[in-house]
Amino acid sequence: MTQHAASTAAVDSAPYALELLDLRKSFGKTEIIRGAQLQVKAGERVAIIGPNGAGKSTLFNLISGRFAPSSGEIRLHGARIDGHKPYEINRRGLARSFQVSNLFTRLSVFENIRCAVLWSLGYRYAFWKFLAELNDVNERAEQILEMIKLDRRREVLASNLTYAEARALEIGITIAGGSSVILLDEPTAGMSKSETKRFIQLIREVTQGKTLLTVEHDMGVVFGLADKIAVLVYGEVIAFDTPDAVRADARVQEAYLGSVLAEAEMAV
Ligand SMILES: Nc1ncnc2c1ncn2[C@@H]1O[C@H](COP(=O)(O)OP(=O)(O)OP(=O)(O)O)[C@@H](O)[C@H]1O
Repeated sequence: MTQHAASTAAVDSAPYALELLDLRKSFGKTEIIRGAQLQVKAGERVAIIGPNGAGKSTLFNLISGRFAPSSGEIRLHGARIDGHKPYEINRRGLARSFQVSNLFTRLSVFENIRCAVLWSLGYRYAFWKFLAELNDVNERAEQILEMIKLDRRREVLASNLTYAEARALEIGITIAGGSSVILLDEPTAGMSKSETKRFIQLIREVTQGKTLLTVEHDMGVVFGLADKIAVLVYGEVIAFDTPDAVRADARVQEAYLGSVLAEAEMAV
């Protein structure tokens, strides 16, 4: 079997969209990710929660290729991606949310989405003069605008969007390439309660049928969005289960969730 055929077979038969197998990452002598294990099925929405400094961002940076692991494996649809470059991982179907600060602020909403679609097709910086002719690209961009509910704001410069609209645009850019696995880092951070509620619904809609991983501190978002919760404590996944099961897990209560839920209840 050729290498290509072997990797295609792995992809076709892969039971999981994303797997972390004994994943480790050290900075200097300090091990931050300490044998993390996680197996996410295609189409699952997973929230990664855990105390400050548990390694959630580091885990995202490993999965998206910003950091190379010290050891262990990361598999996307069965094929190893650990240590690959971010753009290679993106080409294989995993997209991580851009931060709002990475929007092209001097371009319109529509142009931002169009750039993301073009980039996903392999175009980089040129081709401006051909843009009007690229009907497929424009159609795809229009579809995404509708999905993120910014079609009426299509001509507005990204710099003039409200905060929540800018975050919706960020999600649109993330899904523009049609990736099947989406990573979102605190997608509702900084939003009001009502904006958050609407945004959870938007995320549910645009990630329908996709595999979603979010890092999240807001328990309302976690319980509103996630099919499963992964609890990361000191670089280890100590629980991975449905929200109800995680809430009832004594170890999770002790290590993390008890104090967070108590705080959330006090804040109400
Ligand atoms: N590039 C780096 N070099 C050295 N140490 C790092 C680096 N990145 C993260 N760390 C350390 O790794 C630990 C985990 O950080 P990380 O940001 O992944 O945690 P987190 O769970 O995302 O925390 P928070 O919820 O506060 O955002 C922290 O002690 C942090 O200082």
